Amino acid sequence: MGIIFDKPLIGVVMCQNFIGSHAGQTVHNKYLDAIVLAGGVPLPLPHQLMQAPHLLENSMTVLDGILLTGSPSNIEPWHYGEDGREAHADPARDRLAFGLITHATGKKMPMFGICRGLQELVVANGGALHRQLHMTHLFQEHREDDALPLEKQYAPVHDVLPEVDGMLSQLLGSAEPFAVNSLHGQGIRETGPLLRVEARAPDGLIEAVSLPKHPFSLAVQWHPEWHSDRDPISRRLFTAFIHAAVCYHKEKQP
Ligand SMILES: N[C@@H](CCC(=O)NCCCC(=O)O)C(=O)O
Repeated sequence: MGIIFDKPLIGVVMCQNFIGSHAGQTVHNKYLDAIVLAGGVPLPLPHQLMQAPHLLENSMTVLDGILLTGSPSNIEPWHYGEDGREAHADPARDRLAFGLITHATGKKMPMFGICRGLQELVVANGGALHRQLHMTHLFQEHREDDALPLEKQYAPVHDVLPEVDGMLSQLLGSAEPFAVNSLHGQGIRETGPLLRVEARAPDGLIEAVSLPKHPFSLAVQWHPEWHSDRDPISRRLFTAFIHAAVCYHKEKQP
């Protein structure tokens, strides 16, 4: 197959949405811009890839990495053994995200999860979520105030404390705490048997995990794509992700 990009091709999960009265799928520019800035080529992936056998598997042969984006929708709770429904669900996104995680894990394809993407990686690996963090009375407020302007919604509001000798602290060259934004109502309750905790908030909530024995499979609860051009830590996360995708691309070539 001819090389159509001299840069790694990164599959980006989209969200079910309405565009006017029409059902559609969307992804924020901030995710696409962060991939381009770090040297990758973003390819938004439609939920329809799950509608035919092997469509996803065949499509992944041209990808070099997967970005699991954030979303205001919540994973359907039956995926982690709970009853009930979510008022804002996106079942087709769930199906695609879990399909991508399964294939990328088997292929050791780089994955980077953000917010809902962290929750998807955890649930895909047998973990579970707190469905309403604020109702547990165990944690500080992690939701944004959506009445505020975006600059304030995505402003840093708490520190995260990287685990010493973890993948994140090694990637950053430091285990010193750093400030992050926070725009989520759900959170990690259990990581499942395989994932490694990479960082926690001061209240103990897990804020980052990684999949061991995988070249790059990192997921964070905050939003490093927000102003990734001006935040050094965000730049380093995306640069490491794209570097891992370049290595994957080279290794998969015949
Ligand atoms: N719905 C989940 C995940 C929250 C999340 O991803 N928020 C970001 C949405 C907008 C964006 O992509 O920037 C939860 O509430 O925990």
